[in-house]
Amino acid sequence: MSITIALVATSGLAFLVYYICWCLFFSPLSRIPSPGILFALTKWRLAYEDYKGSRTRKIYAFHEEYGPAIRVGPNEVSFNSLSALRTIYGAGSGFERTNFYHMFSIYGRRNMFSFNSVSQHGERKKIIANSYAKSTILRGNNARIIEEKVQKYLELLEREGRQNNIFLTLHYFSLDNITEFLYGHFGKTGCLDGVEKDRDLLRDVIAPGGRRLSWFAVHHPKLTAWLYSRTGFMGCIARQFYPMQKPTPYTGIRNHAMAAFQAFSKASPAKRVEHSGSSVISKLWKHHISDKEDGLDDLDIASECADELDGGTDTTSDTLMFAIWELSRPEHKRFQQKLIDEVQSLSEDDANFNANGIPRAEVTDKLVYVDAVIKETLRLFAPIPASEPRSLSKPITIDGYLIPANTVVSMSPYNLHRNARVFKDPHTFNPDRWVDPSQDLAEMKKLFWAFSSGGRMCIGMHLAMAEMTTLLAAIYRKYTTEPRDNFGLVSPGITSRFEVFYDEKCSSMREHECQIEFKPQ
Ligand code: HEM
Repeated sequence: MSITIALVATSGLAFLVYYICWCLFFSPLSRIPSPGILFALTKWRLAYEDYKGSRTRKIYAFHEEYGPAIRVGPNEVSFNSLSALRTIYGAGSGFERTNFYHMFSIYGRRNMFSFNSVSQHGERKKIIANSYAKSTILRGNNARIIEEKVQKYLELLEREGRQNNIFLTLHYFSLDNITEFLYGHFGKTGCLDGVEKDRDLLRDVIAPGGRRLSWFAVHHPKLTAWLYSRTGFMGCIARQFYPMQKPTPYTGIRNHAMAAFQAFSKASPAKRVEHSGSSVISKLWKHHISDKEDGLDDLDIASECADELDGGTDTTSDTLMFAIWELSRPEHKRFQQKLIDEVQSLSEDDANFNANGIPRAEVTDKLVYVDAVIKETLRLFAPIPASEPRSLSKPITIDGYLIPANTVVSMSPYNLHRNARVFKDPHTFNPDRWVDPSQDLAEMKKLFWAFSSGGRMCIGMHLAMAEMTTLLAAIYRKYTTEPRDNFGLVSPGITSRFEVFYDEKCSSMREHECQIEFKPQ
């Protein structure tokens, strides 16, 4: 017995020594600078930063200290260079999303966001890409939807008060836009009209605890899924160990998405065309398994729409919130004035405004300073600022380092957007940099990565841009904005995965809140 124990202990020790030596000296990744031995030895060191919500800022600090390539796990490398960006995220690079993205699968089904493989993703993208093309967004029914929501936002300000928490009201705006865009009349929400049950959908999105759940979903996916799927007596026990009590974030939105899908699928073909002719769900439905042998089944379609609903809500509203907040701060009044001057310079004719006096989406798309404000906001406050992990099934050399097959490599907008060589005074909000001929605009654009790049670039970019340019133009034609309730000094904060992001130059932060006053001009 004691010989057996001794043998097991010796083999265990030998394996441990081998593993440590491999990680530290023999793995091809051992040549890459690592911020500490623990990062090279175990993935749990970085997971600990995730748990503390400090991953992205920590990796940024490491790149500042150790250079453009750092080993952040035994099998994981973070890059921060233009050459790496092209190799990993360039069109046709062959890199795939890692299993990290499985947490974005919905109703147990993969979707555009969570597919690993290039081919599966490509098949799905073919079906819906046209719905999100710039030309589709800026004209016809889609432009009408956006302009109508902008009008309703202005009406809400007058009806419910010009002093409000724009974190919430901008979520109403983005949710109403994306639900109608995806489902037409079958799932469109009426948050801006004051429909309480629709506003309630956002309640669990802003509930504290979501970050903890994300951490468990990424680092203990099986355990997390198992805990939440227990029922009855086991459910009572499992509840004691939930990372977050129900309803978990996006429960309301996912239930709404499923109800919208069901309403659409039960409707007659004529009603579907009448009530949601140009929507994304009707595009997907043309590929339903009842029409095509290898088509999509109900859950595939429901999952795809629900994921795009998630993707199109926080991102757009968080960006708009930071843009309005930055423009409202006393020290940024000059930027607000430049924006007002630009939108006021639009002549009041039908080419520029719709019948209700709202600037047309295709006109605001061309406003140079509005674009500069949005770019600068996305540079400092990208709503998805953290690492975007990828892997390749064969070895490759990146920035001179041999990267073995299946190594996780990643880059982040947060790091790229704070490159002091390209962005002068990188931590300062300065939209003028995007219109200043003395700046190297070409280099800035190369590093601007808020929407990612290549085959997995954000499909909703043109929709988001149209929503943001039209709303900003309409607001600043009518109002000036100022911070209230100390928001001149306090930064609003947003949640992204397991982290909170805010303006680190502010001495304090309030998550999911931004109090602004709109004053008629
Ligand atoms: C300011 C607004 C937005 C920003 C900054 C943004 C940013 C991003 C980023 C960085 C990615 C890649 C993430 C990764 O690989 O980890 C992405 C992907 C995606 N986004 Fe957006 N997004 C925005 C708005 C939207 C909207 C309005 C939609 C509506 C449908 C949307 C839907 C998606 C989808 C479906 C993907 C996956 C694309 C694919 O894998 O091919 N996004 N977005």
